[in-house]
Amino acid sequence: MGSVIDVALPENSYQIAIGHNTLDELGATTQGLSEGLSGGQKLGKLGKKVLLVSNPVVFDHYGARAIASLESAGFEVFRCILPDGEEYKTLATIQKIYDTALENRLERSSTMVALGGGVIGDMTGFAAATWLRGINFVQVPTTLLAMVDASIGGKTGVNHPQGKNLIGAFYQPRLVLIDPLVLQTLPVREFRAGMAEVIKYGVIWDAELFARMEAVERLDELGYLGESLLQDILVRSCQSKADVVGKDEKEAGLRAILNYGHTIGHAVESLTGYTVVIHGEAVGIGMVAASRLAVALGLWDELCDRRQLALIAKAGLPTKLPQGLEIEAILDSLQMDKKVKAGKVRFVLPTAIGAVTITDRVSADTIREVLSKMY
Ligand SMILES: NC(=O)c1ccc[n+]([C@@H]2O[C@H](COP(=O)([O-])OP(=O)(O)OC[C@H]3O[C@@H](n4cnc5c(N)ncnc54)[C@H](O)[C@@H]3O)[C@@H](O)[C@H]2O)c1
Ligand SMILES: O=C(O)C(=O)C[C@@H](O)[C@H](O)[C@H](O)COP(=O)(O)O
Ligand SMILES: [Zn+2]
Repeated sequence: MGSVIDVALPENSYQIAIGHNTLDELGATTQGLSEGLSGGQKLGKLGKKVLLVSNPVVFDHYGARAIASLESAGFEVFRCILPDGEEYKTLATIQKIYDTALENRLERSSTMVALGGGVIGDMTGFAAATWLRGINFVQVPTTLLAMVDASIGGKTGVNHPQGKNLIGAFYQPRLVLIDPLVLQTLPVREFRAGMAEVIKYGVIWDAELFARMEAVERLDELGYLGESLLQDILVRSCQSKADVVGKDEKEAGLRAILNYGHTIGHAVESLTGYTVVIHGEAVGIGMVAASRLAVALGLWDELCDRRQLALIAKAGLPTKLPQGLEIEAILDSLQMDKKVKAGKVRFVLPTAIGAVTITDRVSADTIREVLSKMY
């Protein structure tokens, strides 16, 4: 398995390299950024210092290999191990990265490497964007969700207690290095969460990927996928994200489609304290809600709604709202969504498998009606 996908941007283009054991090539590939062209620009020589940011779980599995690879390519490696969990995706945790950067005198030419899932990637990216006003940044995603989505496209940042990802910056990595073999240690719940974002691409952009997933019997464990479907899922999802981000890097318009399922999803995630429902699960629930809103508005039909629901359920994801979560609280929380424009909540709603539209014409009563049937 080996593929390279270009993320072509006006400035700061980069590549996503997917392949077995690429983790052991982290040092050489990062070093290669100094020598070769990156996005049509010569980066100049990368400094020797690398700050590897991870969490205890991922570091125990893969930290030694990442460090060995970086050191054998001549880098001097420092580490910053952050606590594990979405509840630590905060400014207070970012401070620990800054402290380690200061302690080890990271310079403008230094590099931060994120080794972990989307939580580590989003925080490391934000620290890299802001330390000395921006240093080099490499993504080594270790969850399915981070491989297909979070590591690509440059959305970095942290949560505010009142809302998801409210603090952040667009800051692109120089490289995304994906080693699918690390998925073998990923807990099954996290694998399923990643499948939610994969299904998202099928609905918003890639009808062929949707059909490919419909055609298999099981999608709820890595072991059922097989080499060829996993390869398709990784490559097609990364390509979809690269296509969309390449057309609209900073979400002036089109990129908002990547937020499909996230409007209700983010509300569910933040109202349950970022721990009860994990991001991918919340996106799955949010896609079910968005689909029902689309049916209510006559944008797509019941059959499409059932096909999407079947795929989400086949991936072992929840399709109902958590008991006890109040609809009025969800409605309030929607006001925090970053897509709100002139006070109006905008939804990404499906119109066909592979196509969506963005609309602010969803009334609070329609939302109430749809959500009331999701317990
Ligand atoms: N920037 C973006 O474009 C973007 C896109 C999607 C999601 N996100 C963000 O990503 C976050 C969710 O990321 P996530 O789903 O990767 O969760 P996560 O980063 O919390 O990782 C999930 C869990 O898996 C563990 N883990 C990671 N890799 C492992 C491995 N290979 N083996 C064993 N355990 C492993 C982690 O320690 C953690 O406990 C959310 O904060 C979400 O907002 C960002
Ligand atoms: O990359 C994007 O753009 C996305 O919307 C991808 C989402 O999967 C991701 O969860 C993102 O962080 C949500 O963005 P936000 O701007 O709503 O915080
Ligand atoms: Zn997401």
